[in-house]
Amino acid sequence: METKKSDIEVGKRIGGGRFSDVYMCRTLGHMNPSSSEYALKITEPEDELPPHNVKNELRLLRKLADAQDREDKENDTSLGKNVVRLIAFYQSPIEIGLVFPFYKSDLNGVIANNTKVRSAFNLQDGTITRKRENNFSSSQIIQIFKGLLRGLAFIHSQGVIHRDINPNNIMFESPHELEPVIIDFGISYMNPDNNGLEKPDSKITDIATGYYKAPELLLSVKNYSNKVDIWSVGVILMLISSKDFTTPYSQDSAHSDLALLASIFNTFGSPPDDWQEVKTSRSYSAMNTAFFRKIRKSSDDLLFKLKDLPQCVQTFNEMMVYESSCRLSASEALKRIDSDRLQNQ
Ligand SMILES: Nc1ncnc2c1ncn2[C@@H]1O[C@H](COP(=O)(O)OP(=O)(O)OP(=O)(O)O)[C@@H](O)[C@H]1O
Repeated sequence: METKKSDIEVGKRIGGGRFSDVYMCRTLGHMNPSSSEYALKITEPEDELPPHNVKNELRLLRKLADAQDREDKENDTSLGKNVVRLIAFYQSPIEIGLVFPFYKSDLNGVIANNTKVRSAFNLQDGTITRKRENNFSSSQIIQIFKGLLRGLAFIHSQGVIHRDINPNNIMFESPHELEPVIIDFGISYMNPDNNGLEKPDSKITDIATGYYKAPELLLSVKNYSNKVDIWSVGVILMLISSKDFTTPYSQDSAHSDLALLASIFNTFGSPPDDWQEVKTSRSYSAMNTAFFRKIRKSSDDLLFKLKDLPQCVQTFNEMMVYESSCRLSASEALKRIDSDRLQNQ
């Protein structure tokens, strides 16, 4: 799997984050000839700040790729297909390059492709307003939801917490193909201590992106678990099941932890008095009384497009609970949905 940079023909830049650049690429030499388009993610370890760590990302991707190879050999009903597979990598004194299959769209692109825009004429002031409408069918939403749960079940079975599940890190072969693939393990955590970088009870809490952060992270719970990923998938489910591809959260919540916590309480109701994992959180005891008691919004509103699928709504309800040890795991959630034979609806 290790290769040389000279084996790779680098094309145009297609993306990147704070510490990396992603390019289209073609591979020369011995690499898999079945597909001609790949994505190459280049990171300079010297530039990175924790929790970003490309050396750790590489270690972790190699472990996942080994497990994906084993699944292939065993002809297992593959969970690994919903997780990006490392095809090759190179290391030089200044950079690490990771080669992946190329995906044409992320979840934002798929959402754009399934958005209907309606124009409404306002008789009173003569203006025209344009309204976005979610055009997904319930079975399409469930296909994406199940794919994400399968991907998480695979990642978690390997002792890995992704830590940044959000629409930018969910890719698809094309905007029309609804089998999701989870990418970007740049800030992921591998049990038991993230290769010596973070002890299990003092993990970095500045992880995940905006709306997709789990509530315990906002209260600085450092011994959190893979259930932070379950919460993120629940927020994604709210987004893709909404009337108009919005979440019930305030806009400020994307940038402010305090606003996000307020939005979470407004949406899922006030947390229970016996929320064990935040018992010792100083910020929680200081703020608890500062919030009015809130009632959990109806799941019919939160999952507008799935409201006629009670098993799915119930699964969501059991994923979105404050006490993270009580949240459903990915494999439990999958079993619940499969048992409802939703795929036939
Ligand atoms: N395999 C791929 N196929 C197509 N595009 C990709 C692929 N991998 C990454 N990208 C694009 O590059 C972007 C950045 O990739 P990635 O998230 O892995 O890097 P990052 O540095 O961790 O980014 P961030 O800091 O935003 O999390 C992705 O959001 C996506 O748009």
